[in-house]
Amino acid sequence: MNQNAIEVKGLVKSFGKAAILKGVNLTVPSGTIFALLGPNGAGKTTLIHILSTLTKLDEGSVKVAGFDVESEQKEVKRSISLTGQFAAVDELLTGAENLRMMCRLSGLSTDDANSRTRELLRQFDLEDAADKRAKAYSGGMRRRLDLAISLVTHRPVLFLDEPTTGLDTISRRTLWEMILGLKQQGITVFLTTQYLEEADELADEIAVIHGGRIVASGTADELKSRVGGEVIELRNSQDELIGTYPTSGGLADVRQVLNSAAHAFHPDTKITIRKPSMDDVFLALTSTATKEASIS
Ligand SMILES: Nc1ncnc2c1ncn2[C@@H]1O[C@H](COP(=O)(O)OP(=O)(O)OP(=O)(O)O)[C@@H](O)[C@H]1O
Repeated sequence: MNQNAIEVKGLVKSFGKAAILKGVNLTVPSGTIFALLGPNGAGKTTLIHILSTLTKLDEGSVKVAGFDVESEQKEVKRSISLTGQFAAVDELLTGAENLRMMCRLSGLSTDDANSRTRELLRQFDLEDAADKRAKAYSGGMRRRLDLAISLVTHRPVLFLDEPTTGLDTISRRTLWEMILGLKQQGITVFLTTQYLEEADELADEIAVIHGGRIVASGTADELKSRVGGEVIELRNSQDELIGTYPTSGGLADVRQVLNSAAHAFHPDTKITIRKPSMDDVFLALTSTATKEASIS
């Protein structure tokens, strides 16, 4: 494969009069994990659909695995796996039948299909539910089955649209390990998420999408350094949040923040110090983007 698994240049997409993507540029080197972070409605799914040839672009150019998504659709489709918010699961089949069917459709022999099915059921903690129809699965189980199905074949580029939404902590961690394992095999993973923690754990590079544009990109550490190392939260006696202050986490900085805030709050005010959340990063990045846009 090319050095870059994904190249997006000047991507523009509207639905009717609503401009969803307003000139997106990004590059994902082969064999890396890339996370696209953004709130609901930011255009993450639209971008994944364009990258996987499900939705047509209006302007710009997009290459996946070295192939153009417009003129080389078939080649792109053969190079990618996709799992998303729509499930590839057949509800009338059991979990095991779903997996076996996908294994057979992707060309595995009966024996190989059976052993891959067993392996995936084990990896996604679905062994006990293997013979239950998928329609009886909980949301989390369906999600795991959907993800297992997308991993039946090993394609060079894997798209995961909010892969851990609906998963419990253990399944989420299991999935993260699997995704990191796929990277070890040289697979490029492009995932969307609303969770900084997920991007932090997995991604070599993160891009934040807001208002149809990539407003920041970099490693998790680079993004977090924009909001400081720790966030101080102040709460009143009813445990209501009354103030949030980004700090470096260093003693001098924390002391300065507390000294400057002390006079404004009741002596019973409670203090918590925590790591920046996606909300903090996102708020800092989007307010910077808005300020930059109004200056230029
Ligand atoms: N086929 C469509 N026709 C019209 N509008 C659409 C279509 N698909 C998406 N949109 C709109 O485009 C915007 C971006 O949606 P998209 O699903 O890409 O966002 P998202 O970042 O993936 O959000 P979420 O995290 O909620 O899935 C939304 O306002 C949505 O209503």
